Amino acid sequence: MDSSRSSTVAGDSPAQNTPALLKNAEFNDDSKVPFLTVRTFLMAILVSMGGICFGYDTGQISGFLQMDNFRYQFADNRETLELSDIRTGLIVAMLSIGTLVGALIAGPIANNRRLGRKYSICLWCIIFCLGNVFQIAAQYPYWWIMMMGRIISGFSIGGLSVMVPAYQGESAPAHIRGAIVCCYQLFITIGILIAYLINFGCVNLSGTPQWRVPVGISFFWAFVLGVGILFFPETPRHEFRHGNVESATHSIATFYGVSPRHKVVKKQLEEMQQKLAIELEGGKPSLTEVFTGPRMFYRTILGMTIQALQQMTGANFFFYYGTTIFQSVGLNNPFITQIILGAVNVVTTFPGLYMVEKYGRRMCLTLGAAWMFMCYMVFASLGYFALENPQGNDATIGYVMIVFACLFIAAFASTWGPQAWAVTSEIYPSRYRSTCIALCAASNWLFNFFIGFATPFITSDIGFSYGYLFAACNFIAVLVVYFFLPETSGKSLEEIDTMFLMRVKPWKSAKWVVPEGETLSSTDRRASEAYASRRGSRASRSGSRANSSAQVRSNSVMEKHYAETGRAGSAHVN
Ligand SMILES: OC[C@H]1O[C@](O)(CO)[C@@H](O)[C@@H]1O
Repeated sequence: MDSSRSSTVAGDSPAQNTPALLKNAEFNDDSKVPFLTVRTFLMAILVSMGGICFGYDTGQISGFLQMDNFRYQFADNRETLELSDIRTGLIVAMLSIGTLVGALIAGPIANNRRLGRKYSICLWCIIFCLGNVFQIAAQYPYWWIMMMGRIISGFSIGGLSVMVPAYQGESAPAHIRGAIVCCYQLFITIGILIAYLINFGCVNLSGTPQWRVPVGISFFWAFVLGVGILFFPETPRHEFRHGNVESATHSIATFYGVSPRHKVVKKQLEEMQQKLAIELEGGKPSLTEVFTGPRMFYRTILGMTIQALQQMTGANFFFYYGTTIFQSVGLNNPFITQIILGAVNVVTTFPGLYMVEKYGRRMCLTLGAAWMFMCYMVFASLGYFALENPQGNDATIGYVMIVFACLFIAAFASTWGPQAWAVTSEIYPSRYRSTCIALCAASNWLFNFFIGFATPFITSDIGFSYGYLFAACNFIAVLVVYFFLPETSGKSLEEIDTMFLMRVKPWKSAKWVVPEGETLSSTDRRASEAYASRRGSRASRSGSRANSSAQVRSNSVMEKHYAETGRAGSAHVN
């Protein structure tokens, strides 16, 4: 189980331990830091199971609608197996509404001292299983129980879409953080593909098992994640913020694969301490601060925009409506179509895990969006000028369009698909991280819903020229990344925060390092004093603070915090 929690700390309270923990003499191990340990690899895989829950549930439903027994149970008319549009819509789309709500409440829940990131993941897994119970129990005439089940599963998928990147982003070693968070998307794509394959296998089953088998199988993902996470520590950032310095130390050491007295552990602890000291001076965080805090408006809007654009790239257009395109070249089996698209999606996500660290987020996201822009321009033009034109050579054009659809998916899967999740887990300070990731995930879900809902209406209206809309969004995505998103690869979460506070130009950010002779505290303090004086009312307060020594101030604030959390009975590591 979680060894860090059971370790003992010499001394009475974390307040007394903090300074000692950070003394030079104690961190004398400077052996080589492993690139990736088995434990961290397992964490990446296990926590990403949240992605399987997501992908599996979204992939499942389109297959269900083709299954006779599913239609028989939930049809408006049992003779003709007809499901009305409204009933279909409610069963399919309610998952997205659930996810939106789940994502929004996940942030505040994860900030709870006891639940934290780790136990809230368990909680969301339990809710996922509950949703499955409803889905399996539903039968004629209670179609709405199926809908309820999907809403409840949706809560959980939304909650996990916040907690997975939050847990991975806060725990992973800085040099492979991007790749680890990208595993989440990899598992979403694997989940979609598994769902397609299982549906394909179950469609010919007779009787009620037809759709209950796929739902039953999904208990397994949630069970593995919910139980498996108990064997991993809480994230270092969550522990540290709640005064559990010793647990934070062990958590960093575990994920870096080094001893708790390693220099890299010290660097992380120091950075967390410097950040926390400054944060605590600001008092208790309030919800509005995700927009009003230092550089927070910029960052919150940026993260939400990145996630909205991830959907507006138009990837789901192919996943939801790919079948229709493939039919134009005679591939009429929708299950096969989905399996082809799903497989391209999975396979091409792998290079993304490598590229995100090798070339950095900015390069991948800009080139990825440019590539998708090009694919959509070709795709929409062929569809609009050739396919919708009666003289067009449908078969050849159809094949070329499929090639471009696959090239598009390859670009999405290796760049925007996974990396949108990575960057939104990195650009926020600890104080607001889970709440901001929640807003970003909610933005993803909202646009996901919007595309799923609006696409059939718009395509029937303007046909393939709809593709130009996605092309335009991809063009906007290039500009947003180039002008607004700083490079986060290789930097600690604390350095990334400082980089934002210092208003480093995004296009110059790849080379940015903390200025020589400065620490994160000193740069942050300069930045926050500048911020305060811009905001007028706080100017005099920060002005007078500026006279005293930053270090003394930081220590006393920290000790007060640890004394308080200690008194609350929580900060002791026992
Ligand atoms: O990041 C999640 C998004 O990626 C996809 O799974 C495609 O790979 C979409 O269906 C989903 O909206």
